[in-house]
Amino acid sequence: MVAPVKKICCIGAGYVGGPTCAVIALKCPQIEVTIVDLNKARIDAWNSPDYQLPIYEPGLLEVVRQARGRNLFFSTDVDAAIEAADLIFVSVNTPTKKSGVGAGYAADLAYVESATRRIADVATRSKIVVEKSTVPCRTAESMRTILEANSKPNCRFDILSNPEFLAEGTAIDDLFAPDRVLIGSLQTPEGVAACEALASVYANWVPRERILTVGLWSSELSKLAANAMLAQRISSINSLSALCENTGANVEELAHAMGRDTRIGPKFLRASVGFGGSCFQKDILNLVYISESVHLPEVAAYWRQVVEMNEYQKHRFAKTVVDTLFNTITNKTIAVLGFAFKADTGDTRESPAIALVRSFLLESAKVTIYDPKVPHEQIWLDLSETLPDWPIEKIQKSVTIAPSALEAAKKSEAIVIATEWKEFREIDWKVIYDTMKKPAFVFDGRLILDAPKLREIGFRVKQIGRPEVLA
Ligand SMILES: NC(=O)C1=CN([C@@H]2O[C@H](COP(=O)(O)OP(=O)(O)OC[C@H]3O[C@@H](n4cnc5c(N)ncnc54)[C@H](O)[C@@H]3O)[C@@H](O)[C@H]2O)C=CC1
Ligand SMILES: O=C(O)[C@H]1O[C@H](OP(=O)(O)OP(=O)(O)OC[C@H]2O[C@@H](n3ccc(=O)[nH]c3=O)[C@H](O)[C@@H]2O)[C@H](O)[C@@H](O)[C@@H]1O
Repeated sequence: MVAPVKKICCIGAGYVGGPTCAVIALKCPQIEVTIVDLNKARIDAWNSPDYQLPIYEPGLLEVVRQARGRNLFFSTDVDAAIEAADLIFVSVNTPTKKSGVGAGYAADLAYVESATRRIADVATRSKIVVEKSTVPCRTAESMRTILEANSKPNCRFDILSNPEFLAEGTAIDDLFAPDRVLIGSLQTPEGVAACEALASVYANWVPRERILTVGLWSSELSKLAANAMLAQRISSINSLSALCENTGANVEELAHAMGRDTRIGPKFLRASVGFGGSCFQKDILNLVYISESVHLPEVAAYWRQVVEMNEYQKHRFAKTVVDTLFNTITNKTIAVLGFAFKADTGDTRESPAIALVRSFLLESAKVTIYDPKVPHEQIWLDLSETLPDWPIEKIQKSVTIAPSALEAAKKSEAIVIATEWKEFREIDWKVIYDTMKKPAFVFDGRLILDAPKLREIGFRVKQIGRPEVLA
């Protein structure tokens, strides 16, 4: 019999730790869940009386409203939460290394290591430690070595891998009804027992047949592999979108025709201006690094190409804008609609919009930006980071953040759809047209607009993967 988990601590109150453990608290009222973070501002936001949560995610507010203060707590007291817990999720960031060995490719495990060392220093009794962060294969071994070398007598740690597969924007739905929950453990009696303890937590709402238990290393590598496969589909369809634009084929018809083959399936075949988000690129580069580390250069090159195709797609789209606007956008105003990396999130990490705005600014254009969820400070921060040689005053001379799509579009030469926000489909495009300079161009990087209707209004429209000549 495995002792039931009564207290959970989650280290890291970010996009994964927050929603994941809030849902565990909601679904398991008998378990006390404390989510901790070193970032006080973030914890204060999670605790804010008016529920101004630090991340926007549909449905999250309702979950937090129901569970916070009942059996869900947010705190900066990391040590107290570690000490009290039976099971600890490590859900800290694992960004790509910026310097040193593996810079630009390898995952920076400094945060995972410091959280692990904290657990070893603080814990006075045995605990289950769960890797929730996405980590390179065999990270659990390093964690075990650190924990065993620093633990107190009579303290044993069982390490599990439990990667997270939620996507931003649908996180709550994904967590309520996951395709699968993956748990990796050592195949020892203790490892299997720890695995069962965690599986029992999920079994409060996830059907048992969806809880997959595998070896530790398979679990760690499966997460990187899943993201690589998903991103590879996008780069594949995006490579085909370039072919479509040059052959008269239509990428949506192509995706539809391919997707009807049940072996291929219809999902993740939406051509776009490129994939963004904090993980796809980072995790593929990590896979490339691992492949090179084990002397598999062909495997590394194969996966690197997925990222290169993504860069190509962003560059290709920006170039189309310049080419179409009579080969110069100097002093022209481009309205960029959407700045988040996808709809229904305020997250801008690796957003293709950043690369587009950067290209336009380097071409001396004026840019107006509208996004319904991204905070203005975040946009300034992202632009400063992508143009490190430009003082913020210079950026702010060329960029305006608008309060609505209509305001952004006023007196502009062109509109660029960078994020597939639903509201962009529902805009009164006739009103927008009337406020713009003529000829008025629309570049749809997300295939969300009704191009024939826009052409009827008078717009000249270009869409990713569609061959239409300009009206
Ligand atoms: N964002 C996403 O949709 C997904 C992310 N992942 C993975 O989950 C992990 C976390 O990602 P996010 O939640 O997006 O990152 P995030 O950056 O939003 O959150 C991580 C949090 O950990 C905190 N932290 C770092 N070191 C700490 C320490 N020693 N003690 C206490 N707090 C500490 C940071 O202050 C930060 O608030 C990454 O490995 C990522 O690859 C996996 C699936 C989905
Ligand atoms: O490890 C992670 O962080 C997560 O990464 C992705 O989730 P996320 O990045 O939040 O969002 P996605 O829906 O996968 O979209 C990623 C990017 O690809 C783009 N995309 C997606 C699908 C598509 O068909 N075409 C396309 O261009 C999106 O616009 C977005 O920029 C995966 O879908 C999750 O399973 C995974 O847990």
